[in-house]
Amino acid sequence: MTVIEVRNLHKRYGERVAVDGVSFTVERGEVFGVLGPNGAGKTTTVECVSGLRSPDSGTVRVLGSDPAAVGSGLRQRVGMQLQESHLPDRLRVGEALDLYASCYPAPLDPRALLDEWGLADLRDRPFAKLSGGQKQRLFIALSLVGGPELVVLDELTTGLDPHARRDTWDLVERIKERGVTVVLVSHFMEEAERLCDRVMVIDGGRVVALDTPAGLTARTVPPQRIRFRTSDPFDAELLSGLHEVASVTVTGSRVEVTGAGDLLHAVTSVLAGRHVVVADLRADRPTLDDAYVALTGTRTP
Ligand SMILES: Nc1ncnc2c1ncn2[C@@H]1O[C@H](COP(=O)(O)OP(=O)(O)OP(=O)(O)O)[C@@H](O)[C@H]1O
Repeated sequence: MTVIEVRNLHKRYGERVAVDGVSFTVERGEVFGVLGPNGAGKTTTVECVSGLRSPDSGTVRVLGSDPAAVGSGLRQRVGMQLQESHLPDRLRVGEALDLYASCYPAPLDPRALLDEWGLADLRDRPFAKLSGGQKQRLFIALSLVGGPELVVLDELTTGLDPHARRDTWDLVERIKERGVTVVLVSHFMEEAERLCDRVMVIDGGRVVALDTPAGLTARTVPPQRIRFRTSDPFDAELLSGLHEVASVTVTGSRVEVTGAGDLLHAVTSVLAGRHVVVADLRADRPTLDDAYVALTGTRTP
């Protein structure tokens, strides 16, 4: 079942075009990544999906309704964690969950959520005294308290240290296990590669790619690359006949092989069989980060 359907979305702020004809669909249970450089239009797109902004043109349907329409009932069915979310400094963790729960007709049990998201020990701690990772944990719990079918997480792990970021990824995986559809706006390719079923890359307000992380990597970036050195002159024909190999370049003692499939195994088997002694063997497998750089010309943090 399609949870989000966006067709030809346009949004400008004065003269500035933020979103310029974006279309995509998200299916139930997916973790859908929205990636792109600063100012690409990611937040504007998810704000239109969440009903926080109205598009200038195009159609947005979320769970079959127009999120910008008054009385769509989507507020109960969509959870949001906004970029740079904040709560009053003195509001305690338990109070925040109770407060949010009171806004929904059939909320989840705040106590159960505190336990489930590892917040029970922090129940009486004021918001200002939480670490970055604890705050994000709280925001995730708050986005789930209404029992949503869809959650939108905008730059959930920006500003977290690598350890807290990985903890937060586990939380997102647990949201997915509950069958909740997730839209994840991210700057981190490693995060998208690990969590997302599909990713959409936006640049300059337009979709430049939409695929699985593996599909995007496979069709966007150069094939795998293996590099090594040999002390004896190297005969490129030793490897060029292998069906995994696309090219062999010999420059002095340096050899570079590109290709696909199980390239490393194929190459090292031939080298071992021919008793070729190599040094400094390195294999570079393309990542989503490489694909992102190829698509947008920018590097991620
Ligand atoms: N309220 C606003 N008023 C004017 N311009 C805006 C407003 N919000 C966003 N913009 C502009 O619209 C463009 C898209 O912004 P948006 O926040 O959607 O991008 P983003 O991809 O989420 O960026 P970031 O990764 O930096 O959060 C940018 O050029 C931004 O400066």
